[in-house]
Amino acid sequence: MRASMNDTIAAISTPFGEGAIALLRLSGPRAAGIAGAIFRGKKPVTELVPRVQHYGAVYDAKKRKLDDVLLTVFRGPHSYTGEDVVEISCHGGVLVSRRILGALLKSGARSAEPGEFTQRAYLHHKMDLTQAEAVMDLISAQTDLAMRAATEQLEGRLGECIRALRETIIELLANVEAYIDFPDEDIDPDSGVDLLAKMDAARADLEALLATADRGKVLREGVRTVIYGAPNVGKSSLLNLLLGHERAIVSPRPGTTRDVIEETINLGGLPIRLIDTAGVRVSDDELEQEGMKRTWQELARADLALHVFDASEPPSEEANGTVLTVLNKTDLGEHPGWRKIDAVRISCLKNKGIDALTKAIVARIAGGSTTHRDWSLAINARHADCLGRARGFIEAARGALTGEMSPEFVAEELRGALDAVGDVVGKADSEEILGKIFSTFCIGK
Ligand SMILES: Nc1nc2c(c(=O)[nH]1)N(C=O)[C@@H](CNc1ccc(C(=O)N[C@@H](CCC(=O)O)C(=O)O)cc1)CN2
Ligand SMILES: Nc1nc2c(ncn2[C@@H]2O[C@H](COP(=O)(O)OP(=O)(O)OP(=O)(O)O)[C@@H](O)[C@H]2O)c(=O)[nH]1
Ligand SMILES: [Mg+2]
Repeated sequence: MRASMNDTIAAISTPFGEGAIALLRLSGPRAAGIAGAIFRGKKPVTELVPRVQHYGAVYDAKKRKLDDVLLTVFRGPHSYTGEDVVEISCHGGVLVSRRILGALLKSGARSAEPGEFTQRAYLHHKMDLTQAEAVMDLISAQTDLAMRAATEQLEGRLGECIRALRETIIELLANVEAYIDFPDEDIDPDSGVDLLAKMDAARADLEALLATADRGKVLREGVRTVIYGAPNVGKSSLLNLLLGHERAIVSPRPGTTRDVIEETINLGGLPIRLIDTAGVRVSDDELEQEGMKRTWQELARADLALHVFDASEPPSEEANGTVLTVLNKTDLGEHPGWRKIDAVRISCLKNKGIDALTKAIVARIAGGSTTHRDWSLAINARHADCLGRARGFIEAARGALTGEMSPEFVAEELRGALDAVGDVVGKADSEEILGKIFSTFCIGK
């Protein structure tokens, strides 16, 4: 359970560590009073012009000066959270900001929980749930495409799609409910055809949104790309080459890599999580066996697998559909057995074929496009869950209608769909869901 909204919360909103400046935020009914207890400037905090920075100093309970600061007052509802907010920028430094936070807590503020500022913004209707989620997506975005998608969602683009969809369903519901008001009437065939067409349109909109879930996963979690194959074929060399620095140990001795090595790279805006693994072969060595066990575990969780082979050796295994076959060491000449095999041919030693390889990787990810337009709408797993439920209700409503059931049944299913769609933007509040969303945020956001 979240603590009361009447509390005034405080947190350091900038990352832990040394920096030029650090920012503290206070939000809640007593924000100005609490800040006033530790701040001395030209005027009392309660009399400061809002949204303008004011110079002054902050003091601890023993009247010892802590720092020179700039302080800004926001009066609710004209603030990020919609409540009274005070921001204090102090000298960046672990101790300075922590002491100021301590002074604020002593004066009556409570430490903010992760995401609590943004949760309050949501609860005060400054943003919907998709926008609150976008705040965190934006903070954790690793590539340009991910950042753009988060920005569009923060601007309310997904929220607008959801509201349009709700309108369609509300209209449908109104049409159906009109029949309920006249108990003797069944839905006449003409209206039935019309309702069916509207339901199919709603379902198509749902499908279109649901189809962006794969992209959402790619942008938010990256593509788990496992590099695997026999020992010594050049897996670690490939990781290093794609990464641009010598991250993994490379040696002519087979069985060099034991631990799983993971690094993220950016291919055309797509976050690719490259995972280098221990070479797979029959071995009595316990350490090597443990390494291989981890290789299999990684493969089981992979979104994409790059099976690397040595071009100078004869082909051993067949590549299957989820695997991209990479033929390395082409500088040593290609064994004739490879001639008819579809593979990306590279040489890590000569830095050849890498462009073709990165293109082949991108082509296998969520439709292969890297244009902003195709990636700007990308729902997350929670949205997909809500929309999937909504689709189920729409299908049930359709079934009730075509099965000539009474209008009440159709209406009941449509109300289910409406609620499920509404959950995406947060129509049906539940402590549990909010807790789950905001607990993944950083403190001070
Ligand atoms: N110093 C600081 N920088 C920040 C934030 C912040 O809270 N503080 N933000 C936090 O994430 C982001 C900016 N988001 C914000 C959103 C709304 C308002 C705000 O005061 N809104 C008022 C007034 C709007 C207006 O003047 O048009 C409002 O909505 O009524 C402030 C910051 C990024 N930078
Ligand atoms: N000729 C040639 N040698 C290469 C090429 N790529 C890698 N090598 C060499 O092959 C050897 C093995 O490379 P690694 O990258 O360590 O191979 P690995 O697949 O990671 O090996 P394990 O970790 O033991 O499974 C090293 O001596 C590399 O320099 C290439 O394109 N051409
Ligand atoms: Mg290796």
